[in-house]
Amino acid sequence: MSMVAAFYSNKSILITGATGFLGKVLMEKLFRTSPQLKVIYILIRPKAGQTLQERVFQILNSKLFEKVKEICPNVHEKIRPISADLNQSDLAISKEDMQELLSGTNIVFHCAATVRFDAHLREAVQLNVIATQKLLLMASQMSKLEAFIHISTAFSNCNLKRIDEVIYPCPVEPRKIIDSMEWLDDAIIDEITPKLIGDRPNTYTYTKALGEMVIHQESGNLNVAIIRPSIVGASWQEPFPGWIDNINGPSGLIIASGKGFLRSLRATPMAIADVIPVDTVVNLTIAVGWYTAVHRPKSTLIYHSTSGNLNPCLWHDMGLKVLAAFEKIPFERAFRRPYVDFTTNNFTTQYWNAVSHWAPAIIYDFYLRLTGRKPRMLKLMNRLLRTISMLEYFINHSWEWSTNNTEMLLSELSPEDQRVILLPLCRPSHANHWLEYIENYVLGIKKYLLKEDLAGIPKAKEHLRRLRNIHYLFNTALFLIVWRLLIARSQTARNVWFLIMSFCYKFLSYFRASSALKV
Ligand SMILES: CCCCCCCCCCCCCCCCCCCC(=O)SCCNC(=O)CCNC(=O)[C@H](O)C(C)(C)COP(=O)(O)OP(=O)(O)OC[C@H]1O[C@@H](n2cnc3c(N)ncnc32)[C@H](O)[C@@H]1OP(=O)(O)O
Ligand SMILES: NC(=O)C1=CN([C@@H]2O[C@H](COP(=O)(O)OP(=O)(O)OC[C@H]3O[C@@H](n4cnc5c(N)ncnc54)[C@H](OP(=O)(O)O)[C@@H]3O)[C@@H](O)[C@H]2O)C=CC1
Repeated sequence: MSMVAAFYSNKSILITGATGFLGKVLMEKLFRTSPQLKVIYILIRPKAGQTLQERVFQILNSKLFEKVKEICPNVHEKIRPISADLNQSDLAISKEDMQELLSGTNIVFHCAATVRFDAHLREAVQLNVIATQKLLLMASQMSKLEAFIHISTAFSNCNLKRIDEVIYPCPVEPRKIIDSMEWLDDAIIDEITPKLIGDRPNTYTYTKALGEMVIHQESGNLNVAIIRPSIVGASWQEPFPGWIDNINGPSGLIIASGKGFLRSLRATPMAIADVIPVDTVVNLTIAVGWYTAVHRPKSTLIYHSTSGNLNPCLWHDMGLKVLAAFEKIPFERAFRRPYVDFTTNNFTTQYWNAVSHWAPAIIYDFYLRLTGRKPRMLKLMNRLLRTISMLEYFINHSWEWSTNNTEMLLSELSPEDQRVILLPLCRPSHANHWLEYIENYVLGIKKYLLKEDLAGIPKAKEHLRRLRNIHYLFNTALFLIVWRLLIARSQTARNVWFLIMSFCYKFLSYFRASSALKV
């Protein structure tokens, strides 16, 4: 057994955000590689009419946990759901549960956060800052705690171009922000939000930076580490390639382009697409938990989990690879053929929005009305454009992240650990890794998110061929109509038309004459 995997045997682990994208993959990998671990406590809230047990049952019965259930058949006994709401000032944990957590927990992985870019500042501060502060306080009372691992984001300091594995100070102290949230009303918070977030694009990145600062200032003697992943995408290898279950980050836009809704995107083609597979992030997280507990570094170490410095892939290349993947793995019932123009300025963006997004939506809605159905495409397009406007910042900037601590950690691992734990971290040093990754990503979206049957691929390809023919027909018809109108109204257009026709006639006559001579 690998040294890192062995470390987690008999440990009691607390995970927040275990129902989220990253948390689920973390829990799966821990169970799969360290089936001897004692228990995983998960802080979880009842949601959408489901009890805690129902939520856990749903996770364990998902495709993600299939391998785990073979390796660790009693996995359900090792998960201990704890009712909690990190939005409540006391985290809403019962006294008995709190007692159990304080006396039993060895390692904390704090993954919970609001990742919404449009979250109100109060909500984002509550979850990304105050809850972190509360968890630190709780952790300081845990008698057996060995390490507290906080998941932040590589974009917490996205206002900088080069980002090192250090904590950068915030202009306004987190404690002042936390205090002010108690007495300021929503309208005033709305007014000061742009000033507070400054040159960051949203409340998410701002509050994640505040969260790091809180860790820095309030972790006391705790053994703490921070992990900063960049754009987390589908899994590379584990538990199987292409696993994905939410539309955050690139996934939603890949769906929108594969379904033919997204046809142009304001993006900087030469900017780096710093996507990192979820299993790579999770493997680093597990290794950091081990290193922090065993080596007890003197200061809080920050680890960047990014890809751009190891094997950069540009948005332009990523776009081409996504399009190439759609050729092999098309999505069903596409609205238009997948194709995306990268635009670089306001004018072309507006132009392509009008031509490629609004016009087809209006025409389609008109067709729906004519056939007695409810129009819906324009509404959908507008929501998509709003989403794009939220994500645009990240496709139009490049960052340089240093990865010294991550490299150091790699070198500390035994060869066995590098193989077992850090397998997907082995650098995608070859561009083909991206192609393979993107193909699996698109396949994963099709299978796990869209729940489309792979047997339907030939039919989906046939549908795309039909769309291509409709596209050609439509363009030809449009050209002929415009041309006909021009000829009717303009002498110059008529002259050009006759010139072209006489050239064609001469060419055909010459062709016929020369073929007759050959005979
Ligand atoms: C040539 C081919 C090119 C192919 C494309 C290439 C890929 C380019 C991808 C570029 C992506 C860049 C992504 C950058 C991400 C930076 C990550 C920073 C890392 C982190 O630390 S945070 C984790 C990431 N967090 C997020 O991604 C959250 C973003 N989402 C939001 O904040 C909200 O969802 C949003 C966008 C404000 C919308 O909110 P709202 O309208 O209130 O409602 P919903 O959330 O319920 O969603 C409404 C509607 O939008 C659809 N949706 C949501 N998210 C996405 C998405 N990422 N992409 C596409 N569509 C999305 C959702 O399905 C809903 O649609 P309906 O039709 O059901 O209404
Ligand atoms: N995904 C990405 O691209 C990136 C993510 N990160 C970071 O990784 C971490 C995990 O992100 P990810 O898994 O993608 O996010 P998700 O949105 O998928 O998961 C968020 C988790 O937090 C939980 N949560 C939210 N609010 C509460 C609450 N009030 N009480 C209890 N739990 C709550 C959610 O629970 P519930 O199911 O009940 O909603 C869910 O389990 C975050 O810290 C994020 O900042 C960093 C970089 C990139």
